[in-house]
Amino acid sequence: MSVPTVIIHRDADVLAKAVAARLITRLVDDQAAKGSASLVLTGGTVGIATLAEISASPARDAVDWRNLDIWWGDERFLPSGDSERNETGARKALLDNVDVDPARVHVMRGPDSGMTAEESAEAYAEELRRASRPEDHGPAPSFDVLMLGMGPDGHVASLFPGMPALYDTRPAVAVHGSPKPPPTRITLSLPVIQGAREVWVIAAGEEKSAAVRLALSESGTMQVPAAGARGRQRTLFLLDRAAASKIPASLGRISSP
Ligand SMILES: O=C1O[C@H](COP(=O)(O)O)[C@@H](O)[C@H](O)[C@H]1O
Repeated sequence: MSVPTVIIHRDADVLAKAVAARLITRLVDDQAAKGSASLVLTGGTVGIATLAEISASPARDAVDWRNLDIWWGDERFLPSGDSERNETGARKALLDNVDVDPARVHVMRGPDSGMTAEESAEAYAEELRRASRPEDHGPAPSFDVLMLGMGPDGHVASLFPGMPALYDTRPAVAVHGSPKPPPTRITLSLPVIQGAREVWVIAAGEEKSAAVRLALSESGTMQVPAAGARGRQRTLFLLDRAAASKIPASLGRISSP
C-alpha cells in the first residue's frame, strides 16, 4: 500500500476545482495509455462539488466519457431518483451532462429494485467480480481512481467506525444502523478500496481536521476507517486548509496559496 501524499488548497471551492482538473488529466492519461479508464465516485459535499466543477470545465471534453467505467464507493439504500442518493447527486452534477455509456455506469441498486440491501450488495459484488480481470488479482477491478469523501468521524464510503462491514472481505456489503442517515447503505469493502491503483481522500472544513490527523496517523481502521484508505500505487489526501489544520508539519504537506 502507498504512503499518502497530502496536498492542501486554500478553501473548499479551490479544492473542488483543483480535484476536478486533476481528475480530468488523470482520466485523459489513462485513456491515452489503455483506451479506457475506471473511476469510483463518492457522495458528500466536496465529492459532488468536484463533479459539478468537471461539468463546468471546458476541458471535460478531453475525456472520452463513453470509454469510462463509473462505479460508486457507497450508496444510500434509497429508491432511484431520491435526492439523498449519491447516484442522484452525481447524475445531476455531471453524468447527465456528458456522453457516458449507460452500460458502463455501475449503480448500486435501491429498494425499488425489489432487492433487500443484502441482495443489492451481493448483486454489486457479482458485477465487480465479472468486471475483474486476471491482472487485478482480486474479486474487483483495480480502479484507476477511487475517490472518497470523509466524515468528521473518519468514515469513508459507508464504512463507519466500529461497524462489522469493516471486517468484511466480500467486494460489496450491506450496512445497517449507519450513524449518519439514512441507516441502510451499500458500501465497497476495505480490500476493494485498497485494491485501487489510486485512492484520493477529499475533505474540506474544520470539522474534518481531527479525523484527517488520525487518518494520516497509525490509527486502526476499526477506530478510523479513513486510516485504511490507501491505494496500491498512490494515495492522495486532497484537503482544504481548514481540514488540514491539525496535521503535523512532519507529514510533508504540499500547499498551494
Ligand atoms: O454519507 C456520506 O458521507 C461521506 C462524506 O460526506 P460529506 O458531506 O461530509 O463530505 C461521503 O463520502 C459518502 O460517500 C456518503 O455516502
